[in-house]
Amino acid sequence: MDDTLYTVAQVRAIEAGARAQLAPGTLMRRAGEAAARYALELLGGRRDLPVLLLAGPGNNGGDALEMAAVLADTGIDATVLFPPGQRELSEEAADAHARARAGTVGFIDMLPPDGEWGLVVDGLFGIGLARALEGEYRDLAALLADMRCPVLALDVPSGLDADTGMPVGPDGIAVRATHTITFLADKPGLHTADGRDHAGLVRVEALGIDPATLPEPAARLDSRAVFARCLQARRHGSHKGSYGDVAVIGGAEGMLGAPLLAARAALYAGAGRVFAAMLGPHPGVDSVQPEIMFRTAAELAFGSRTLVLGPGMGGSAEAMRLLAQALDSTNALVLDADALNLLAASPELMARLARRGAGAVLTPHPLEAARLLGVTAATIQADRLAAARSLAERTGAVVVLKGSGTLVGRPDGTLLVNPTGNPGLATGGSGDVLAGLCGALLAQGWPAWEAAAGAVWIHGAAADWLVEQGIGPIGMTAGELPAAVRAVLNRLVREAGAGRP
Ligand SMILES: NC(=O)C1=CN([C@@H]2O[C@H](COP(=O)(O)OP(=O)(O)OC[C@H]3O[C@@H](n4cnc5c(N)ncnc54)[C@H](OP(=O)(O)O)[C@@H]3O)[C@@H](O)[C@H]2O)[C@H](O)CC1
Ligand SMILES: [K+]
Repeated sequence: MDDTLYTVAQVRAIEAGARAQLAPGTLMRRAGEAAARYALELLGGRRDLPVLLLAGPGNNGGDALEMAAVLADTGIDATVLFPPGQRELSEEAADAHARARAGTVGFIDMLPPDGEWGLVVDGLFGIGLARALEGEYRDLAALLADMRCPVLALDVPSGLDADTGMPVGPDGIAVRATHTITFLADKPGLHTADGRDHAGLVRVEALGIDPATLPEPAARLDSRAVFARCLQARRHGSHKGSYGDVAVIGGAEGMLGAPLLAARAALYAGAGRVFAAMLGPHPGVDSVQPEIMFRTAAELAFGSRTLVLGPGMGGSAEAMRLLAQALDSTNALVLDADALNLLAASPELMARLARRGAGAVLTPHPLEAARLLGVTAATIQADRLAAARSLAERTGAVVVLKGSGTLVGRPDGTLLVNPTGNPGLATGGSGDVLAGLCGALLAQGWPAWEAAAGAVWIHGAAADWLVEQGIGPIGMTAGELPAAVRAVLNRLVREAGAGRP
């Protein structure tokens, strides 16, 4: 499965290289034919359903015109809405326009109010979008949101920034498509920030370009391939020590829930022993999960344990001391929540983190990332890939930038975009579960990169598994995730058939 993601600039270069090898208009014809094939799939092979295609002023519009001509040739009632006053079309788009006009394609210049369509195609703008949608284009984009039929976006949902996954602003809007067929290569903006909500199901159509000729991608989609080598079946000849210890450090006064969720997640994700090292008063036992061993944070010996710092840790002097002690250790670390806020407040601790070298994974949400980088959360969200890269480089750690289309970045600039998960994860405590899960994988010997990529992928897949069981996304609770994580992790190991005992 091709997991590569390319920026708009890279796609432009790929396109230029391809066009130089091909007769004019070849790529557009291939795009129109591929999109028409996909449309027929979405129509369930039916040819009696009318298709509406919105064509914009550029080559994205050209793709739509090409597609309309191909659909009409198969007997489909294709109607193109071609807003009047379009600027001069490119040569290839003009050719596509002529082909559409020569066939049975209908042309309208405004949307009939009560049109019933089998499919609507968004061919307004692609990677040439230069500013926020305005006027009639904005109105059309808004209208598509109310369509009861599938909406197929060509290349990029119009209005969306293909690099960042945010609507091109200020105050921009973007088409909400149910499906997107993206050309030449996949793009990060279709999978992160608001991208998933606008692109729907993404299909990549390479237009005949040889993947071997493509440059190094800007990012890749996270997948089990990234961490497959770590999926090891358990040997009979093993004991709890074989699977490492996790110590969750947190739980200041009145904040016990977060460390408990993290500790339970570590247990269900296979850590051999799990300790909950609390800063505040604690019950001494988790009656739901008596396997978790409670300690006061002060008495915890780090040993060689994987340390998960932050869940409910608060910002006390003791919390700061424990963080400093952990940074000075060579233990594998997961820093989450309050540990990240303490880090953001101390350049000295940031410097110790950058120096330490041993495996560390940071799991900020956008606001925590903003504090660490000294910017606003809006700045982070405006270009999540840049933020994840910058934070990984600055801290020398593996960084998980949470949110829709969670990113995993490492100091050398390598980036992953996670495709699993759903809005059920937008619930209190799901971040604590992710931190504990990541700690468990580190404790079982997964290197920081694979542990972060695996934790993020499994965390999302666990939420998807719960939805498949009819749980959520509305009302999904963080407490339901650990058992789902366990189910997904064991399925992955079985399917990998790795390292049979
Ligand atoms: N060329 C190929 O080999 C292939 C192209 N493909 C398709 O082409 C688009 C990219 O085409 P391009 O023309 O570069 O860009 P767009 O079609 O996205 O639109 C650009 C035109 O729209 C104008 N524009 C930009 N933003 C706005 C806006 N907010 N409101 C109004 N008009 C806007 C822009 O002109 P300006 O000078 O006004 O900026 C352009 O006229 C690509 O996405 C593919 O769909 C296929 O990949 C096949 C190969
Ligand atoms: K489009």
